[in-house]
Amino acid sequence: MLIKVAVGLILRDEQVFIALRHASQHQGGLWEFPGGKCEASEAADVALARELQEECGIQVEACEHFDTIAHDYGDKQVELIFFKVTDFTGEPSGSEGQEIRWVSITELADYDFPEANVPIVKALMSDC
Ligand SMILES: Nc1nc2c([nH]c(=O)n2[C@@H]2O[C@H](COP(=O)(O)OP(=O)(O)OP(=O)(O)O)[C@@H](O)[C@H]2O)c(=O)[nH]1
Ligand SMILES: [Mg+2]
Repeated sequence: MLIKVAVGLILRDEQVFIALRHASQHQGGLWEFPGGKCEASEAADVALARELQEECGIQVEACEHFDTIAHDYGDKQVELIFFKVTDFTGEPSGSEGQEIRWVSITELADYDFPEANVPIVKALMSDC
């Protein structure tokens, strides 16, 4: 079964907000862009707003679709719907105790992300 996931590229001043996935999670120990699974029949942008409120405590005011990537991890098949979050209120935090960091887009290559994120990281880096 393909799991639909909404993911936010939270951008501010040439930096992007990343979080460390808990060791117990799928792809644990790797960095991620915050987000999570879409509920049944939930639109991806609605799921994005809900997940970023839950995980980072922010309210998405504006976002735009960036790219959609399907990836087969073997144990899980995911469709990641990436959005650029271009406006938000609140200060992003790790509401679920996750380690968080604002990193320069140029420094993203120094962080280990799940395999499905590789083209996204490349695209972001070539954008700037
Ligand atoms: N949030 C997020 N998930 C990602 C990224 N890249 C990636 O492959 N995934 C995969 O997307 C899937 C779902 O994401 P998630 O674990 O955040 O879902 P969730 O917040 O609903 O978590 P939960 O199952 O603990 O309730 C996971 O299998 C995860 O490995 C990413 O950059 N951000
Ligand atoms: Mg999540």
